Amino acid sequence: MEFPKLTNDLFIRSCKGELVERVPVWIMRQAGRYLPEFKEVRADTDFFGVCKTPELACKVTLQPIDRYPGLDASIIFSDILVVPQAMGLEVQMIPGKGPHFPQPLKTPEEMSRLIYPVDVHSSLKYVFEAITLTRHRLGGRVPLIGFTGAPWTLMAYCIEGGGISGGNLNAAKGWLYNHKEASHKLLRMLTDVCIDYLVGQIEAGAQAIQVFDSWAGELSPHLFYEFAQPYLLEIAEKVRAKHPNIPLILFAKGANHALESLAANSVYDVLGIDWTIDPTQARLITEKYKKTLQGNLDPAVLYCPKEIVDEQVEKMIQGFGIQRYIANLGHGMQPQHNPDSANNFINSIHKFGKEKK
Ligand SMILES: Cc1c2[nH]c(c1CCC(=O)O)Cc1[nH]c(c(CCC(=O)O)c1C)Cc1[nH]c(c(CCC(=O)O)c1C)Cc1[nH]c(c(C)c1CCC(=O)O)C2
Repeated sequence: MEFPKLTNDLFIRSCKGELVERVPVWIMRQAGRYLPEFKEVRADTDFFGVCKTPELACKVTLQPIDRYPGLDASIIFSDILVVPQAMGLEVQMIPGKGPHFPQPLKTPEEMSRLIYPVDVHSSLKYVFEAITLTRHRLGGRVPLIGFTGAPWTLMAYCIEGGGISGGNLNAAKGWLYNHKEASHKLLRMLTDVCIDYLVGQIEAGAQAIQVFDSWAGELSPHLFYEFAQPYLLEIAEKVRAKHPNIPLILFAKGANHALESLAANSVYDVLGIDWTIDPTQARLITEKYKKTLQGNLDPAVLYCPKEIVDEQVEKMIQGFGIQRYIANLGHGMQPQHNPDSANNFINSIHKFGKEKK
């Protein structure tokens, strides 16, 4: 496919560990309800309606890029839960509450309800079309990131059926303890779909990939090493084998205990971290593996005045350094954030993220 030439490749270079003149920056959930222009689109169309209409998904992907010229990457507007949908589970997005599965998987026997294998080119075609369209409309301004949820995080939703934030994942973890074999079977299915889905996104035009393991931190190290890490490694290896040049990012939120193991054993180019680990310590742990790190400002800082944002960003960058570092929050923008706060963050990164002469 022919796309406009990329004019800002700072993010891609940093992913690959190449020398940069400035720290690249993007923000998880940079398109979302903190933006009035996003709410305007959502006023007419429900959440998955936006995801499933390439024209609208493209439009909201570009909103933060148009509003904040300082951003160095875009991320396709979608949701990790389109994968369980493609596997036949109904998922609703309830305003003010989040995702809801009317019929989650209650027992291993219910896995027979799942569609598998999945032909991603038919059931997730709308994502691929949104990516191709967005690549054109970006006009090469910044690269476009594609993404998937990680197998464990998707499994957690399929079983819990939503309401995870503030919950305890007892049902999903119950499978890991009581139904080991069925758990591996479900994770196997999800992994296979994730791999085809990511390869499809790259072939549609995604220039980098991020895997979100948002609930990795709920697992004990023992469970993480048995049920999460092997599948995370496999995804990266298989996607890499097909597309050796596409940077791969893993954000295993809360799994700081696994940072060294992920750095030592995985082919991800970039490891994302949340704010519960100190940048200096994360560097120390991963230094010899030559990984790029991404993160990790506490989103709560964005509720503070810009002087405080400057102070916290400066400290963060001192910890990470300029090279092999991609600035981001330690999680996503929140609906209550002021749009100016994203601007403050981006400006601070530009201000403190340059190599001192
Ligand atoms: C766990 C998870 C989900 N979805 C996603 C994750 C992993 C990242 C993370 O840990 O936050 C991934 C995701 N979801 C969304 C994006 C868009 C791209 C971007 O970062 O700009 C991405 C990358 C849009 C969204 N996904 C969702 C919204 C808000 C829904 C709306 O518009 O009504 C957006 C903009 C809904 C969603 N989707 C999900 C939840 C828990 C919620 C509700 C949370 C909330 O209400 O803020 C599942």
